[in-house]
Amino acid sequence: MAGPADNGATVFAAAFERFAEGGIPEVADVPDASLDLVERIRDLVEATVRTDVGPEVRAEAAELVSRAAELLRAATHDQVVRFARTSEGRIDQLTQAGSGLLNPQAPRLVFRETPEMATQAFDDSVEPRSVEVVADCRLTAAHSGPPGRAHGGVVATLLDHVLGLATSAAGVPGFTAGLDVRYRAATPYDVPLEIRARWTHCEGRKSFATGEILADGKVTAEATAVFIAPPEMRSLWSRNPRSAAAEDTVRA
Ligand SMILES: CCCCCCCC(=O)SCCNC(=O)CCNC(=O)[C@H](O)C(C)(C)COP(=O)(O)OP(=O)(O)OC[C@H]1O[C@@H](n2cnc3c(N)ncnc32)[C@H](O)[C@@H]1OP(=O)(O)O
Repeated sequence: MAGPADNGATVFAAAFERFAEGGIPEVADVPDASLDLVERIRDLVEATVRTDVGPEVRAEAAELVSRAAELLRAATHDQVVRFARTSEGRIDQLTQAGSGLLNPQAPRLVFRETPEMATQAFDDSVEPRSVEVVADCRLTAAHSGPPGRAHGGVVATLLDHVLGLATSAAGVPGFTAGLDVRYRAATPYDVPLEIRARWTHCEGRKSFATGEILADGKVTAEATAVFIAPPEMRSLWSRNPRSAAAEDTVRA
């Protein structure tokens, strides 16, 4: 299993190998039952936050939830990393906390147009391309901070994720090294939010992006971020997804 020390490089290397061999399943093949489970757990979390039932009903619900956890633990993965291919050929990590389809803790973040994974990643002879990435999200009471507004950390998560995807779409992805969020107004929950981001430029290994969250057409938060890929990730990324086999898989 990959430890923190290897920067996830082992996991990515294995994923890229499987990607090139066409061995990564499609997002569309994720069973409905898996998606349904995630939605129900999200509903459960929201119901838990909103509930006003007494201790006896809570105790009964706790029993049921324990039983559900027991059922799910009957078979587990060694690594909580599940890669899948989107219809646009991008690799998605389904259990990540930013938008992971199989992670009920992730906000319901839906990309309007999921950008392709840039196959020219880290090819110094190819200019990164700035793509506007747009996502929709509706936070719930489970994401609240002060009364009536979303928690600042959740707002930062949305921005981190969408800005990160914008650098991937540009072909210069990395890990978040810095995220500067300006909270301009309350970000509400239970209403549609729009999150927009775009890669702006690179300085050496550093890849910069900006983005904002809008509610009812007004900016509630904006961010700038710097993403950095460690050298071993850069060489992995540029070697594997650009291989002819991987490009064929992307276009299939
Ligand atoms: C597709 C889905 C999108 C997902 C988006 C979500 C992304 C995430 O959540 S990533 C997870 C959270 N982030 C992390 O775990 C990152 C933890 N940090 C690290 O792994 C490392 O510090 C890492 C990889 C960022 C940089 O390490 P390393 O490669 O050793 O960089 P290092 O040699 O220290 O610095 C490289 C350059 O960047 C600069 N730099 C480093 N940190 C920063 C920073 N925070 N801000 C600005 N510049 C920085 C350095 O000054 C140096 O600049 P120069 O080359 O001009 O001297």
